[in-house]
Amino acid sequence: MEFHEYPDREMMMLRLAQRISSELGESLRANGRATLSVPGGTTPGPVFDTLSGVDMDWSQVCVVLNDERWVAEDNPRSNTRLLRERLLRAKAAPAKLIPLRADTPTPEEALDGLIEGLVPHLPISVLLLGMGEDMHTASLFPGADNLEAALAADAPPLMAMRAKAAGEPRITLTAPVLRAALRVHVLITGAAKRAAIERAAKLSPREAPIACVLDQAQVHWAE
Ligand SMILES: O=C(O)[C@H](O)[C@@H](O)[C@H](O)[C@H](O)COP(=O)(O)O
Repeated sequence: MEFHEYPDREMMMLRLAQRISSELGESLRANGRATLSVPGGTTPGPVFDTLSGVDMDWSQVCVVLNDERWVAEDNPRSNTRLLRERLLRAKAAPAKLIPLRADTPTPEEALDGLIEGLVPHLPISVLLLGMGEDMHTASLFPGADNLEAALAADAPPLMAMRAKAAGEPRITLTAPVLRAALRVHVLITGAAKRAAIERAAKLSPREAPIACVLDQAQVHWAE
């Protein structure tokens, strides 16, 4: 991994948003389209705020979450809700959201339809990931029920995932889709996550799922 340390979080979020928008611009110029995948959770909001104010042809950009919690969109834990409130607004309002959620009781029932909607927009041009202190990324949690299948080279692009640490059932991009992304950034803050990612670099993806992308990742860290 390439490790970038920043003097503070504000500077990191700003620089990362600039970096992501310039990489999206490169994809738009080269292919006329771009796919951006982003995490939910508590860390990336400020990156979304800056990105949503950037001038580019957002109508040709597709946005897909790394993973979604199987809750309704009006639930505060909904990652889709976070995206709509912080990223898919202002200049970025014309971007197309590729849903990772449907109104079915379980993720399994919606999986085929969601995969069908996602596949035409792969590979991901720019992938931004978060990470938990337990070294999970997207919803690839250590010890999760489908972890091994989701790490396999022939995994479908999306899988349902259940894990104690996850709370509600999840749906997640799988390792082959993450690894096929053209550019990979990991955004983390605080001493515990720094220690965790350094530990992950020495472990297998089964023990530390973030390890599945670390060989190709730019890691962005601030205290
Ligand atoms: O829906 C999710 O939970 C995320 O996509 C997940 O993978 C997240 O990036 C990490 O859990 C870090 O979350 P925090 O930024 O809240 O620490």
